[in-house]
Amino acid sequence: MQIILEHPRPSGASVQTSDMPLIPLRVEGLSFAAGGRELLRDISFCLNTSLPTFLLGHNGAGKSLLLRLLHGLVEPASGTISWGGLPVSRAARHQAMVFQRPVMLRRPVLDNLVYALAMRRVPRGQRRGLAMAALEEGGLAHLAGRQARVLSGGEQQLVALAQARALRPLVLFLDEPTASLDPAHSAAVERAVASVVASGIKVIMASHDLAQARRLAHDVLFMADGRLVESGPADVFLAEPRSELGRRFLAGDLTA
Ligand SMILES: Nc1ncnc2c1ncn2[C@@H]1O[C@H](COP(=O)(O)OP(=O)(O)OP(=O)(O)O)[C@@H](O)[C@H]1O
Repeated sequence: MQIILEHPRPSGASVQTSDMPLIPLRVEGLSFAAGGRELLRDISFCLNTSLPTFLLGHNGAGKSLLLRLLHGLVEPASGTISWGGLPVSRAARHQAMVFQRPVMLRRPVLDNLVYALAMRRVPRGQRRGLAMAALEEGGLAHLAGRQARVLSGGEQQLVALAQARALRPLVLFLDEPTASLDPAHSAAVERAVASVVASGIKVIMASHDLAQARRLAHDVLFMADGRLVESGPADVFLAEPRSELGRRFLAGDLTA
């Protein structure tokens, strides 16, 4: 099944698709298996805009796996991924990912960001300046000297976002970044995501939070049981899904 997502951007959006070398993202016939189970099955779609895409679906639908495949953290059993004509191996250096539970090193926050920049081979002399700028941009300068591992979950998630942003990615993958946060920290992370979006970075975010999708998503890939069930503009899916599974998901049916 080939699904093309191509629809007008919301008015006021400043992002130009043509400015984005990794767009369109074309995925064809993607499958992934582990432990003798086929966990993702024959997924095909094309994303043509640099506005935010949400992967929606229940726990275990395959959202995290798809993000990992798109970022090259795991290899598909079959199928192809093309980022504006580039293979994942070349696109990944222009991407960053924030995991559901951020991975922090046992060192101060600023040094975590410096380390991430070093891993991307940013010249040594630029690392601290870029790291500090990213913390300031995220309103987190006051955390620079704090031990990263003792921060709260919400603070760590904001630091992880700032760290990802410091890498100046063209694409940012977010894996349920607000899943275990209280409302105040969820709102802070959402503001940070909105700011990332406004800066022109393509966000691809896994979530099962419909309210969040309504606020942030431009388009939606809805998954169930390792398959892409339907896709399209977020406002259309969230108002009137085409599939029965989509309708049940929106209605809060946990078996969907
Ligand atoms: N490396 C792996 N080996 C075996 N099974 C895996 C592996 N990674 C994921 N799975 C399984 O694949 C299925 C999809 O997992 P995935 O984490 O992608 O779901 P998800 O939609 O992101 O769910 P959640 O919302 O709970 O994070 C699950 O049944 C999971 O247990």
